[in-house]
Amino acid sequence: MSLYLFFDVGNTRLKWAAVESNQNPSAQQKKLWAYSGSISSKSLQSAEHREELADYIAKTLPKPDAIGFSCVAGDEAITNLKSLFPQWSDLNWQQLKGDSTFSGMRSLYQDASKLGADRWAALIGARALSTNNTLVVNAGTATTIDLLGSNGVHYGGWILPGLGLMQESLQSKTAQLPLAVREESQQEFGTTTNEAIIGGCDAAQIGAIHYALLQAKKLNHPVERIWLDGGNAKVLLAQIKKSGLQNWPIEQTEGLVLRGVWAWLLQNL
Ligand SMILES: Nc1ncnc2c1ncn2[C@@H]1O[C@H](COP(=O)(O)OP(=O)(O)OP(=O)(O)O)[C@@H](O)[C@H]1O
Ligand SMILES: CC(C)(CO)[C@@H](O)C(=O)NCCC(=O)O
Repeated sequence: MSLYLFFDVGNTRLKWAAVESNQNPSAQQKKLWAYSGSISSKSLQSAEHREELADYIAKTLPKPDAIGFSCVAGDEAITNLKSLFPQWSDLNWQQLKGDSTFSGMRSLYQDASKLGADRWAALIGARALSTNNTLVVNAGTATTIDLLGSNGVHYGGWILPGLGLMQESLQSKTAQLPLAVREESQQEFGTTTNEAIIGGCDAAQIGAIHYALLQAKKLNHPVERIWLDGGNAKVLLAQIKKSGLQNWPIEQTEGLVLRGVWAWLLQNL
C-alpha cells in the first residue's frame, strides 16, 4: 500500500495530513486522515521550527510515496516547505496551483494563475464530496466564498477580510474601538461596543453568504449545499444556527483544501 502526504500552507496555519492509497477523497467519514496536524505558518520561517516539524512528521509516518501541497503564503514558504525532508530527496513534491487542471472542472476566473491555490483546492475537495450546485466558504484569515455549479464550473467568488481581520482592523484604525471579545450572551443588535463589533462582523460574514445564495439563484444555479471550512467555521456556524437560518443546506467540514490536493494528486500520479 502507498502513503500520500499533503500540505495546505495558509496565511495563518500550515496543515498537513496523510492518507493511504486504499482511501478515497470522496469518503465522508470524520476520521479520514491516518495522520494529521497543524502549526503556525510562521514556523516555516525558522530553521529550528522547520527541523522540529520535519522530525515530528518523519517520526509519526513512514516515508510517503508522493507529496502534494498548495500554498498561498508566498514563494519563500514554498522553498522552506520543500526543504523539510532532505532524507527523502528522491520524493516528488507536486504543487497544486490556481491554474492546475482537474478533469471535470474548470474556472471562469479570467486569469486562473491568479486564483488562490487554496480556493481551487477547496473547490476540487468540494466536488469530491458532492456534485450539486455548491457554495464553498473558507472562513480563515480571509473569508472566501466561491460558487461551483453541478456542471463542474467555478463561476467565481468573493474575498472578504476574515472575522479576525475585520475585528482587528476596527481596533487598529479607530481611536475608540477595542479589540472585541466574543461572549456567550450575544444579542441580535449590540447594546455594548463589544457586542456591536462582534455582531457587526458576524453580520458581514453571514450577510455575504446570504447574498451569495441570492446571486447564485439569479444565475440559475440555486445552491443545494454550502460547505463551511476554516478556522472560523465553528463560530460562524453557531451564529448562523442562532440567527434562525436553520434551513440553509450548510455543513461544516474540515480540511477541504487538503482533500482537494489529494483528489488532484490522484489524477496526476
Ligand atoms: N487555533 C487557532 N489558531 C489560529 N487561528 C484560529 C484558531 N482557531 C480559530 N482561528 C481563527 O481562524 C483564522 C485562521 O484560519 P485558518 O485556520 O483557516 O488558517 P488560514 O491560514 O487562514 O487558512 P487559509 O489561508 O486556508 O484560510 C484566524 O484568523 C483566527 O481568527
Ligand atoms: C484570498 C486568499 C488570501 C485566501 O486564503 C488566497 O486564496 C489568495 O491569496 N488568493 C489570491 C487571489 C485570488 O484568489 O484571486
